[in-house]
Amino acid sequence: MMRHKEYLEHIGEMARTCVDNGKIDLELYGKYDVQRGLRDKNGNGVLAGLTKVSKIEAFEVVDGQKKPCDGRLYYRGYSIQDLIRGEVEGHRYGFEEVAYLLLFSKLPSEEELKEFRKALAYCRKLPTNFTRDVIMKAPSRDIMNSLSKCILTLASYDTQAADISIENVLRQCMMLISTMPMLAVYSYHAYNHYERDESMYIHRPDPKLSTAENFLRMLRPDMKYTEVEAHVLDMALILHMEHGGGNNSTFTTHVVTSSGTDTYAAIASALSSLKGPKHGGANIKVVEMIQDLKKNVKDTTDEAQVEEYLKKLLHKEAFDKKGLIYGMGHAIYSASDPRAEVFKTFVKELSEEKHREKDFALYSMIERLGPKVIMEERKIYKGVSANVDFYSGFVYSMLDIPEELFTPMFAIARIVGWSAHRIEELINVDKIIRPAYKSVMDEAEYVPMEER
Ligand SMILES: CC(=O)SCCNC(=O)CCNC(=O)[C@H](O)C(C)(C)COP(=O)(O)OP(=O)(O)OC[C@H]1O[C@@H](n2cnc3c(N)ncnc32)[C@H](O)[C@@H]1OP(=O)(O)O
Ligand SMILES: O=C([O-])CC(=O)C(=O)O
Repeated sequence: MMRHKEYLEHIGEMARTCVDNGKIDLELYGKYDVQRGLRDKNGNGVLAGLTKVSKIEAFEVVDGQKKPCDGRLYYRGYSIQDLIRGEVEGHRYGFEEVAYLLLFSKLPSEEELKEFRKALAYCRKLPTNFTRDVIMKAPSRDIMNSLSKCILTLASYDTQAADISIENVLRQCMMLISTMPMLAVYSYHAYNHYERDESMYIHRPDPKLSTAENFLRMLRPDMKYTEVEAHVLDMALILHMEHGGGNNSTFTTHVVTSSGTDTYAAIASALSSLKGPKHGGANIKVVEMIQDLKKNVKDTTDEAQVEEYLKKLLHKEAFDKKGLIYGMGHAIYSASDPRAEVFKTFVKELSEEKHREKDFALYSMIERLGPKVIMEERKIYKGVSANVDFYSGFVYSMLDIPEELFTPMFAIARIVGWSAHRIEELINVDKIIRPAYKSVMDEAEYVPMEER
């Protein structure tokens, strides 16, 4: 029988064998014109599909030349700034209205929105004993994994789980959009109780309330929140709802949908993609990175010291040693990410209200220094700026949302985009996505065991 220490040594040795035998000469990617990461040499994504769900702009043509510009994002033709302004000026919660827009390609009338809200409230309930039998079992700090577990298990309660007619998929998507906040918050409470020994409370959602309000109501022991808090959260949800077909989790949705699989499997796959630290998981990484910076930089108001720390990040000498400054950079955006810009308009005010001005000053400094340092140290063809994940964790922390729920917050919003793209794929494509991989292996003659 192998001992544990021996087993670990064996795994270590086999891992080295994997790496040594698994390496592909980098030059071969160039030789066969393989677009690594499905991106060309200038970083532009390979064209993989068409979409009418949203549009992203990061460049404009000036005198026949493509030039980086401030980012623009449109949901079904409407700029996100206009959508946010509409909610703010109308003093209403916008998540449901924008979900309607993304799912049905038009802004709802008052009556249509009322019906849609009622439908969402109707399906905002979990199967009998689901909380006890599924959510409370094997809780984890990784709420994204708990969400996947819950969503895959919901399939066993659905007698039409595998039906991919648009009507059935829409029903499933609306149910998942509606219940995702409950799944996330209850999974957090289960973890908080069983793993951290804290008190547990399960508050039911109130059908009269918006998604943002219900989230805060279910999260907090006293179910209380201020209007400002709920509106800030609502705005954050709108900003995270959708980002084209090519982002990692939405492309995952397209790929998985194209195989004909069910909605539960498709959304669980998208969640698994989103949690990655280069994608939606970056929001928690930003907060952890700044905590690490505070521990290791003597004077966080001193630009030179902060810059030195940022360089250490890039040199893989600080924090998680991955060589990344989290919350910076984007596969598409160049001069700016419009969502980070929107965040910035209210984050200063919120930080004053919450007495977090010092933190805001540090975030602003990193936002200024980060792109400069990255540009100096990396080959960036288009410019680099703060992305949507840079301020979101800070905003959530000011709303007293626990860190474990930062990436799930993203999922609660992005599930709407995934749903719209799943439906778009089913309506329009009906062809399994199957790119090619050039084989560069050598063929080998079989060697009998006794001769190896
Ligand atoms: C919701 C979202 O998904 S938004 C993105 C959230 N992710 C993060 O904040 C993590 C940090 N950022 C990154 O890792 C990257 O900027 C990504 C993954 C978002 C985009 O990466 P790419 O598409 O490769 O960006 P781009 O083509 O501009 O990068 C050029 C080079 O700069 C590097 N770079 C880009 N951003 C960063 C960064 N924040 N820190 C360090 N290096 C960076 C890239 O790794 C790449 O290096 P390489 O050529 O050696 O591979
Ligand atoms: O588009 C991307 O690559 C990343 C993403 O999802 C976003 O920025 O919201």
